[in-house]
Amino acid sequence: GITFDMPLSCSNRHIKQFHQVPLDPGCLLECDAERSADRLGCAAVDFPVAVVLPAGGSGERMGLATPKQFCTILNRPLISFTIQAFERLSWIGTVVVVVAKENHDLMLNIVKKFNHTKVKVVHGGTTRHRSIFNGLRAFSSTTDSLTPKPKVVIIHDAVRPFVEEDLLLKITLAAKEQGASGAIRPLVSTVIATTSEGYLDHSLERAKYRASEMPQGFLYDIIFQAYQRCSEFDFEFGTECLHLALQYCGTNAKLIDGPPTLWKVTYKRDLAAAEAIIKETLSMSACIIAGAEAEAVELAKALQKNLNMMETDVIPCAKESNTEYLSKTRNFIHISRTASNFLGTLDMVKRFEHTDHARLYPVVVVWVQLNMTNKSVDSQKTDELAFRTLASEVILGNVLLYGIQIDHTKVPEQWERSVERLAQITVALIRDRNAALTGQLLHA
Ligand SMILES: Nc1ccn([C@@H]2O[C@H](COP(=O)(O)OP(=O)(O)OP(=O)(O)O)[C@@H](O)[C@H]2O)c(=O)n1
Ligand SMILES: O=P(O)(O)OC[C@@H](O)[C@@H](O)[C@@H](O)CO
Repeated sequence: GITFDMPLSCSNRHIKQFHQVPLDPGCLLECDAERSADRLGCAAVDFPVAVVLPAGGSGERMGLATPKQFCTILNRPLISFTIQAFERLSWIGTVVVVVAKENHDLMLNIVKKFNHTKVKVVHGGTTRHRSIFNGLRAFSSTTDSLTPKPKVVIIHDAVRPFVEEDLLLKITLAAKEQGASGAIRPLVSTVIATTSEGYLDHSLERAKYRASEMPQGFLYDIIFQAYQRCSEFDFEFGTECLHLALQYCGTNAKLIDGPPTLWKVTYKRDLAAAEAIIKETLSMSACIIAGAEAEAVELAKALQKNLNMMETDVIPCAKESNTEYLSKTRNFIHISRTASNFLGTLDMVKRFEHTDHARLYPVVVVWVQLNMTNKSVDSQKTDELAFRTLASEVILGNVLLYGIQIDHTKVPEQWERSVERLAQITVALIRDRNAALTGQLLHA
C-alpha cells in the first residue's frame, strides 16, 4: 500500500486530459475498439516482437521501503499494470522482466497471482543499462530455444504503466524499418547548463528539444550489438538506449510523438497520479440490475439519470447472467426491494469469484435495498450481519460489496433528494473502491 504525506491534488482537468487516451485497457476491458486495434496489430506485425522491461531499480527517489515497481495500486503491484499493457496484445511475444536478484521470488509470485503468462524473469544489474543488457541476453539465437530472439525488441521501463497499443504499433513498425525508434514528449521545463560554481552557464532553446520517453523499439541485432560494444562509462552513467544505437551502430532512431500518459513513475506524486487515473478509468461505466418489482425498475431508471457522468446500462434481474454485461464494466448496482433479499446480489457476486473479471481489477457490487415498508429493527439487524459476513468473504476474491438503503416515499421532492443522495454515495463508492466501507449498510 501507499501512504502519502501530501494531499492528492489530481485535478479533474488533469485526469480528463488523460481521458482522451484509453489508458491501461485492462481497465477499460475488451471492447470493439481494442479488439479491432489488436487485429490491426496482428495484420501489420508479421515478424516476432518481444519486450524487455527493466525493473531492477530500488526507487530511491520514491522514498519508500518498497521499490516503486512493486508498490501496489488497488492491491496490485505497479509492474503488473505495465506487464498487462503488453501481454494483452496478441502480436507481442515474450515479456522479459529484469529484476534485482533479491526480488526474484516476489516477481515470480506476482506472475503467478496475476497470471502473467508471457513473462520470463531474469536478474538485473547495478545500473539500468546493465539490467537491459541482461534482459536482451535472455533471448537466444538458437531457433529451438524457449525464448528465441525476436526481430524487434521493445524496451520499456516497468514503472511506466500507461502505454497504448497504437503507440506500440508505431514504435515497432518504425524500429523494423529504421532499426531504432523512440517515443518523445514536449519538454515541460527549460533545460539549462550550470557552471561548476552553481551558476547559470547557458540555457537551451526549449522548442528545439524533446524529452526522450519510453517505449523504444530496436531491431534486436542492432541494440544487442550496441550493448556489446558500449563502454563501461555508458554502462555506469548512460541513460539513453537510442544514443547507444547511434553511437555504436550508426543507427538514427525514428522519433514518435507520444501521449501525456507516457510519464515515468519516479516520485510519490507519480504513484498518486497513477492511482487516480486507474480509479477514474475504472469508474467510467456501470450496470444497474433492477429487481422484478415495478418500484425497483423505477428506481433503476431514476438512478441512471443521476449517474450521468457514467455510461450505464439498466438490465432486468433475469438478464444479469448475460456475460455481455460482465465484460463491459466492473461496477454493478443491484436494486432489490425487500430487505432480506440480497440473494440476487449473492448469486452475482459468487459468479465473479469464478471469473477472471476480478483478477486484475476489483469488481464493485453495490446492493441497493429499497425499503417500501418500515421493517422491524430485528430483521434489519439479521440482514446487516449476513451482509457483512458475505462482504468479508467475497473481498478475498477481489469483489468489493457495499450496501445502501433507501426509503421509498411518495413525496416527489423528498424522493428526488433521496435518489440524488443514492447516486452520490454510489459514485463515491465506485470511484474510491475503499475496502474499509465494504459490508456496511449506508443510508441515502
Ligand atoms: N539497476 C537498475 C536501475 C533501474 N532499473 C529500472 O529502470 C527503470 C527506470 O529507472 P528509474 O526510474 O531510475 O528507477 P530506479 O533506479 O528504481 O529509481 P531511482 O533512480 O529513484 O532509484 C525502472 O523500471 C527501474 O526499475 C533497472 O532495471 N535496473
Ligand atoms: O534515468 P532514469 O533511470 O530515471 O530513467 C531512464 C529512462 O527512462 C530515461 O533515461 C528516459 O529518458 C528514456 O531514455
